[in-house]
Amino acid sequence: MITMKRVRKTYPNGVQALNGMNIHIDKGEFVYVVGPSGAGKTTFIKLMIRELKPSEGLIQINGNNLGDLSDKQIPYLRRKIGVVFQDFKLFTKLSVYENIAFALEVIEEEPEQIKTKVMDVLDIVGLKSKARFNTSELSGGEKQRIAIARAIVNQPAILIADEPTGNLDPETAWSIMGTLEEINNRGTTIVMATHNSHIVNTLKKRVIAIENGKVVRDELGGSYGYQA
Ligand SMILES: Nc1ncnc2c1ncn2[C@@H]1O[C@H](COP(=O)(O)OP(=O)(O)OP(=O)(O)O)[C@@H](O)[C@H]1O
Repeated sequence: MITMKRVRKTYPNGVQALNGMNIHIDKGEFVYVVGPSGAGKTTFIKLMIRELKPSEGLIQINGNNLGDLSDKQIPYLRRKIGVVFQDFKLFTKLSVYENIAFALEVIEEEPEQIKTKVMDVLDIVGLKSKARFNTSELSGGEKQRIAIARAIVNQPAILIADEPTGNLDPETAWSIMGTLEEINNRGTTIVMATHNSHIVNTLKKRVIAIENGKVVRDELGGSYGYQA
């Protein structure tokens, strides 16, 4: 499903963020990506969603080599991969409903399908009653649920989450984990970069640790392994 072979990424300023990454993640897995600040986690994520191109190496998503993708094909890749970020990245002037509908409008979904799909994902994240609210009227946890709903509305095979609980209090962070587990149980592969040692050590999953742009540990049911 996700394969990286000998991937290197050097930024224009000469920083080598990834330094020979090899990784394979299968369909349906839930994987934590951990590592010290500056280890290369966000760079790894940006390469998977083709926000960045590798300097060297092979990246395959669902058998497609990202290196062969033209810029025009990127929206099709983004249908297979949903992304959520620590800071939610919602459109603050739009309602909850409009934020999610937007992800369908850009791929020219049939208008009558949009309402059904938006309400279905709002149901999954437990926020159907807030469809007409403005995003500024939501709590942090609710904002993250809406960001997750938007990321999964195209039914992507993979959901990538970069520090999804980073801005949330512990209780809210746990409820977001419940939502992510439910999405994973429906068959979506989840890759989550995190600094949350408590979550990683309690809700055991495969743990991939990155240091200096390389995988240094890859364990099923692994622990966080760094000072919190
Ligand atoms: N746009 C950029 N230009 C130059 N260097 C960058 C850029 N983005 C990241 N870096 C550098 O690349 C390295 C990896 O950064 P990255 O953001 O991938 O780490 P990270 O593991 O996600 O860190 P954190 O846990 O602090 O978010 C760091 O040395 C960082 O300073």
